[in-house]
Amino acid sequence: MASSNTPIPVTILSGSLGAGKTTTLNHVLTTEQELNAAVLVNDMGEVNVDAEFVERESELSQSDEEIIEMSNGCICCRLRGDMLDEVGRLADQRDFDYLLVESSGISEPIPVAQTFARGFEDAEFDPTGVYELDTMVSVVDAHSFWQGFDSGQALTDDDIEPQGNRVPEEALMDQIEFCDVLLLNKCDLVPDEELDEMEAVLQALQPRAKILRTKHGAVDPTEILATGRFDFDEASQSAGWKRELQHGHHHESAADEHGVTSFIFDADRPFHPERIARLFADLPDGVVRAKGFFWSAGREDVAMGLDKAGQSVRAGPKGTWLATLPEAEQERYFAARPGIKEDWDDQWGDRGTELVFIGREFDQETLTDRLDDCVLSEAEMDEDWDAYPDPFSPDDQRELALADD
Ligand SMILES: Nc1nc2c(ncn2[C@@H]2O[C@H](COP(=O)(O)OP(=O)(O)OP(=O)(O)O)[C@@H](O)[C@H]2O)c(=O)[nH]1
Repeated sequence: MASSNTPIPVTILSGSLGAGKTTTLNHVLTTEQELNAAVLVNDMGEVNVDAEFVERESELSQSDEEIIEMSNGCICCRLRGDMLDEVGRLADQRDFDYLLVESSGISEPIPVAQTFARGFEDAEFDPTGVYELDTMVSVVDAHSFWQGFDSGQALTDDDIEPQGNRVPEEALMDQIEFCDVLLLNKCDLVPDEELDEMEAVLQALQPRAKILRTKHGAVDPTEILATGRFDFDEASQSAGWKRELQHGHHHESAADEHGVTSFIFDADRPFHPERIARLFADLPDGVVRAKGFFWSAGREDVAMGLDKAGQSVRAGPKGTWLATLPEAEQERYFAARPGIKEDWDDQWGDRGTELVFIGREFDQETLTDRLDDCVLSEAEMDEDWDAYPDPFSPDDQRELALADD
């Protein structure tokens, strides 16, 4: 039993629709080993645990089941309202050694993680001290892996509110990029060589995650409970594209032999807005992820951002060039990160392009050449950039490409 002053390790399980979250939870709930885990689910009806594992089924009326006790010590409870209040109540009422939360339907993994890691100001219950976020797990469906990056639901301009609605690819990317353990599930349905390739892509997207292949969610509970793998800052910085930007080079990995590519394109000169918009809308299908900043000629006031997750491509104003800040503020950035000053251009400051591309089976050289062609030529550097038609939105990142059905 957890003593009152040892925080209970929390595992957050996320994954896209039908990936196998419930199957995985059921597996943990009915594992042979004695396990004092509390499993918090959104929909009790989904957890079709076999009667033989349910200890006190008779005490539960069908309509009012809130907590089911399993014969191996696990309890399964339904999330009724606010997650924090619920886990607070649970900790008051029960003794358990691990908490496993299915995050679907509650919120996306990052806000859930934030809630556990840092508490929530307005909530009655403060989880810090009682709970400790321990492991972020994402269940990925191997069978529909590639479709996962191609929902065909990229948004049209008209659909976009400021900040935009998120498309499934973006949610999937969050789950992959912000996790400690990736369960590549439904491995029974996919040949090994293909699994190797998926693993290589996952590793490129999230180099820090431990990847496990599972069939019907059959994971050893010790791989996802009390692993000690979570670290908020590391998790926030560990996405493949962030690492690539920070370190600017390849990490030793199995990526290459499976046709997985990850590279940075950088340029000191701006892109021609129309040419680069056209290219962004027509990136090779194999590019699973692209992200970073770029300089679009005529938009010297703002750093443009590119964010491609699967078929969804957003581009537009995103950040601030240091060059547009008052000098005193610039100095503070220079002091914090001396590297900035080294790359400073006398005329243009930090304006420039740094984009990461991650994917498989696309030709890096061809893409690099195409990107180079979008950069202003020597002659164009002297033109009036404000005269160029600008296809990007004036004030936010917009969807650029639609999946061609
Ligand atoms: N062949 C195969 N089927 C699986 C596997 N894991 C889960 N399934 C099936 O896939 C379907 C979806 O599984 P769930 O566990 O309900 O998936 P989920 O992620 O909880 O789904 P939602 O809650 O709807 O998002 C079910 O019919 C499972 O039986 C697996 O490893 N192999």
